[in-house]
Amino acid sequence: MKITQTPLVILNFKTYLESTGEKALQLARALEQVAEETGVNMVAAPQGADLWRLSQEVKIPVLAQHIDPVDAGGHTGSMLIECAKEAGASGTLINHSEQRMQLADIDTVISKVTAADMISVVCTNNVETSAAAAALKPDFVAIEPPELIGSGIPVSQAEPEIVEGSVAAIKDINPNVRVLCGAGISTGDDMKAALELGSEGVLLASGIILASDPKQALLDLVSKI
Ligand SMILES: O=C[C@H](O)COP(=O)(O)O
Repeated sequence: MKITQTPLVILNFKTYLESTGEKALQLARALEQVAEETGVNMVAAPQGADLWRLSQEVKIPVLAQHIDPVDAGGHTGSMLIECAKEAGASGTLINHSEQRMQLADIDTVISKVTAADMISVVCTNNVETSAAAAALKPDFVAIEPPELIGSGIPVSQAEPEIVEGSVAAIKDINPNVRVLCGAGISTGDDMKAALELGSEGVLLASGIILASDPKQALLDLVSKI
């Protein structure tokens, strides 16, 4: 399932208990309902063990959180791209700040994802790494200053220059790469600001996953688009 429509919301389930197992399925269903009700493209990125179940149960795209730069064979504990694809993943996050990779490995995984006709979302931490990622031709770059992740302080309002600077640097290198931003995003105002800075969507987690009513939080998130 290719992601063509923006604005886009990618919810990274991380390893919160609130987004694990049965609760991962409930969260994915909330994403699906909000996508149907609002027309905004919603994507789930659950843990590897939840990929198969979610991809079978919901119609929205499902991404892996990480794929290892390995070929089939003896790599115990790794996530193989072929396995993620067979489990129903449409693509993967790459180089999330909680799962950093070396540049050559990012390049390897993007090549594998592209060859598998899947979606690559490379996470970066500043304007310079955003530019470097764009040169590797992923589908998306998601700019996320690590110090704001999980803080409740939205990057789109606290550090707008990093988002704007990344958009400019990425488009300068490869106008086909689409830009997302994340870290601390949770409200409609945060998402509106993100889009006004030139990004085409958001990558977020705690503001939705830890909300008392995640579906209502998602509806609020997209209410000002
Ligand atoms: O992948 C998501 C980002 O790390 C943002 O996380 P957060 O929304 O909890 O700040």
